[in-house]
Amino acid sequence: MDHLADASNQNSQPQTQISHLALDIGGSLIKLVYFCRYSDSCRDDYDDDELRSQNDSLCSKRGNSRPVLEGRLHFAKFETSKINDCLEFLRSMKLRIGGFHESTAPLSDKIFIKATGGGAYKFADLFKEKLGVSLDKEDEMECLVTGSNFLLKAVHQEAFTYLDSQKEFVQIDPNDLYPYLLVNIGSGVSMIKVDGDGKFERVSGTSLGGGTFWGLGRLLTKCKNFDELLELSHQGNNRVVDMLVGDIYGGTDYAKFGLSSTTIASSFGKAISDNKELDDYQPEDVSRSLLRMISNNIGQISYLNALRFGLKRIFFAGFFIRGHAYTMDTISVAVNFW
Ligand SMILES: Nc1ncnc2c1ncn2[C@@H]1O[C@H](COP(=O)(O)OP(=O)(O)O)[C@@H](O)[C@H]1O
Ligand SMILES: CC(C)(COP(=O)(O)O)[C@@H](O)C(=O)NCCC(=O)O
Repeated sequence: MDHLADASNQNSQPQTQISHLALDIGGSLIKLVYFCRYSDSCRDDYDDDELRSQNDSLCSKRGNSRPVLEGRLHFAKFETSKINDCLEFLRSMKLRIGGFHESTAPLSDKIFIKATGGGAYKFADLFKEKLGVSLDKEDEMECLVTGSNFLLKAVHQEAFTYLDSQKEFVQIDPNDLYPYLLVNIGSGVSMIKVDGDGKFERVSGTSLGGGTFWGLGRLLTKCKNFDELLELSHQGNNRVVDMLVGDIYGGTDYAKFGLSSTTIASSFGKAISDNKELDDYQPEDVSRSLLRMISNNIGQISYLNALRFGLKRIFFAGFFIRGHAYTMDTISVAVNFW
């Protein structure tokens, strides 16, 4: 889900027949996936020749007699606070679509959309009122675990490790996948021990997650959106804001306990010792410090939970990560540090 298009910025509307639409309405973002059957316009949509040929061969090489739907999955996202843009987008898709009709239901209840996340409950009435559709709710943890198991088993090069800017794909043996810890970093963070298909338990979590980075970052830096905040963090230096072990120990390590002088002793701790106001700090330094604080905390709690249950593998997921190198590096460092 790294490359979800921001549908609110898309001028072109889907022109082909849509089937199978599903939504995940989280605390921060609405994620939307729909299947678009091939037509000429849909095929022309490909800007990636390799992807086009992979999809084409997927459809044509199946030698069995099962009907094969020829088409393509589309992904889109909206900020949850802009739910009305999402409703407008869905309206523009003309929801008279194969795949949503329940022939036994009364006319007004005929159209269903699969939906998960807290918003499937919160906005159910709004969908009914504005679009005349009912949300067919699925539990978000169940969806998450089912999706994760599927991807890890079925998709080659789905999971990877990341440390010191080195990305290495992990070969998953489907017979040696369980148990594992799934850490989903969304608005908040859920930590789930997965023991098998449909066998899982939410063992921990933290409210310091993606929503915290975005929310607190917005308050502290006045950034308008998440991408701007993330971009700022690339340019910043957290040492201006964070109190390091060396700041406390006069530039030296606290070697006896394995703490180097550059280890963060206290996130944002330097801000207490200066006679500076918020405006005196550079937003990029604040953003970097915030990203490190949250990523470190998640990495640490994840590691401790893996230890608690004797789990040898932790998979990190959720839209907070988005393939962002510094976020992944910080999480890895935190896991390895502990
Ligand atoms: N373009 C973006 N807009 C908003 N948040 C983003 C964006 N990209 C990444 N994020 C991060 O992803 C988090 C949401 O992750 P997600 O897995 O979608 O959670 P939820 O289901 O709670 O909305 C946000 O809180 C934010 O930290
Ligand atoms: C409540 C949630 C499951 C909702 O999922 P989300 O929309 O954040 O993806 C999640 O935010 C969460 O697990 N929060 C952490 C709560 C805690 O354990 O402190």
